[in-house]
Amino acid sequence: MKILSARQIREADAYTIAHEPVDSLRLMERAAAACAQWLMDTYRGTARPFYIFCGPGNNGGDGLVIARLLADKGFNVQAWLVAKGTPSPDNLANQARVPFLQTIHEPGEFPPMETPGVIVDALFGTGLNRPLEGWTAAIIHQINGQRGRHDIVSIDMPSGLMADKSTKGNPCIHARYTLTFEYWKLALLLPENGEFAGETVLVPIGLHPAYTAAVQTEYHLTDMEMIRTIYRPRDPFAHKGTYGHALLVAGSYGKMGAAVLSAKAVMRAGAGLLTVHVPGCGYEIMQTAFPEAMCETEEQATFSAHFDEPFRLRRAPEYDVIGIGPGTGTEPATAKALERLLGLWQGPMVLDADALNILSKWPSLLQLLPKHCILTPHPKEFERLFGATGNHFERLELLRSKAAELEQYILLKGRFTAMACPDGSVFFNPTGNPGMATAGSGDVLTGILTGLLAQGYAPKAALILGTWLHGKAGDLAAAVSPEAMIASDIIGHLANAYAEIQQ
Ligand SMILES: NC(=O)C1=CN([C@@H]2O[C@H](COP(=O)(O)OP(=O)(O)OC[C@H]3O[C@@H](n4cnc5c(N)ncnc54)[C@H](OP(=O)(O)O)[C@@H]3O)[C@@H](O)[C@H]2O)[C@@H](O)CC1
Ligand SMILES: Nc1ncnc2c1ncn2[C@@H]1O[C@H](COP(=O)(O)OP(=O)(O)O)[C@@H](O)[C@H]1O
Ligand SMILES: [K+]
Repeated sequence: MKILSARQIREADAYTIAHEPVDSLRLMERAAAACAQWLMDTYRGTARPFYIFCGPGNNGGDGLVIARLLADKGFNVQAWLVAKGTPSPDNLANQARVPFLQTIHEPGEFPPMETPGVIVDALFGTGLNRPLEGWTAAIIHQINGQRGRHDIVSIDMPSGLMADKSTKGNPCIHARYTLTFEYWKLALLLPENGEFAGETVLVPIGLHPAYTAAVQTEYHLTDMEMIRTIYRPRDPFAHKGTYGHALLVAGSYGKMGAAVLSAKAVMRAGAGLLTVHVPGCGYEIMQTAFPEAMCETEEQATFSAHFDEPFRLRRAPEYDVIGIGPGTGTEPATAKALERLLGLWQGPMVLDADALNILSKWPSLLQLLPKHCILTPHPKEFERLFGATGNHFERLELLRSKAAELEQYILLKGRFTAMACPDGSVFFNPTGNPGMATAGSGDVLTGILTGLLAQGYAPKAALILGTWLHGKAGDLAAAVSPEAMIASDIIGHLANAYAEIQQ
């Protein structure tokens, strides 16, 4: 699914009006009707009143139509025009159709709203072109002050948030839900900005499909159509060699759990064979915890500088992919071992956790990586690798430019994990939940990605499918309780995540 900029959304709007054809008032009616329906479905039976705040533009126009439609259905509705600026023509036309509309001329006129209800924020949408300040900012703060008592539902965007620019530190509505029209906006996907949206609900309003099909964008959100295109069912005549042999380099004294979690995920993702390379202290742990994996070992508790010997890489290029990093530690000997490995291996690779921390400590190693590896930093690891940025839009730009410059796939973990490709495109992953903010979740992701590469998926396909599967399995695991779920539960639900693709 494409993610459009505010300018492209205006173009989609204009294209729809010209080519459907439909007049702008009718398009507003359609968008507002979809929101009114969602509000009725969500709050029906609660007897909560609706308090609707409308701005001067078309976002305010949507609010006016929502007010009229809810009142027509017998709901208890109050609506205010927050009167600043010249109203848009469609806004003006709809003001006339809301006889109960009141006007707020100054912050002192902010209404009491005593009965707990639903505040609908239709102040500003994608037309916001500068930070809110003064009088308008005061209204935003007053509405946010009501968060405990009322649910706040923003229309299209939380007012104050710009679709494709950072609004860090600016006044902004903090919504419980945001009903956004037709497309995801970049700001809704970046933590620093998106947190103001609460839960985002995508509301289709029937913008013209020909515009969407033709428009060029670097940003995409993974959807089921994409996943089904990538996914390859197993061949009935397959044998275990068909699905590749993965090598996982993981674990150290006290961190063998990371190795076990990753190893299980490699196999659950579908790899044919797995060899895990662990330090001597981890041999029995790995063989006992996960008999499906073969195990190679060294004597030392951490990886030695001679680790090409037990790898037997020079003798037999038998592996299809190497996953490295979970729990390995960052000792100089381990770094040296990674350096030697990079001298021997130029195939598919996933680098995570301590492998990334080694690259941060010895940045010259970055240049030795084979092209088109997958690097999977969490935000702190990303900052250690590439430096700090002023806001999350800048961080996204840095992510994109590093993926292009280094010719690597870089996956920045988070609520909407961002996957930057060497060609400049970025894919955001929608699956996953806060239950996955638990130790070991990332190790599982490393295993899944390694397992998919082993089966012959190209790095971009493995990235998109693997991250989606990881989040989907996490969602299934969190269904009972996000608090009680642990990383092993993600592995336990991978089968069900795969099953969702096949439905
Ligand atoms: N996508 C679609 O197809 C459809 C979109 N629709 C809806 O249209 C919305 C976009 O509408 P829009 O373009 O009229 O802009 P909107 O967000 O109402 O704001 C513009 C007003 O705010 C003002 N203003 C701006 N910044 C300001 C500031 N900092 N402080 C104070 N004022 C500020 C600006 O005034 P000015 O800049 O001229 O001073 C102008 O008056 C979109 O989000 C969706 O809800 C649907 O109706 C139909 C289908
Ligand atoms: N709130 C959240 N929503 C969605 N996914 C999340 C959330 N919190 C964590 N995750 C996912 O869980 C994983 C955590 O990885 P990481 O921080 O490396 O964990 P660890 O180092 O403990 O293995 C990432 O894939 C991340 O995207
Ligand atoms: K809004």
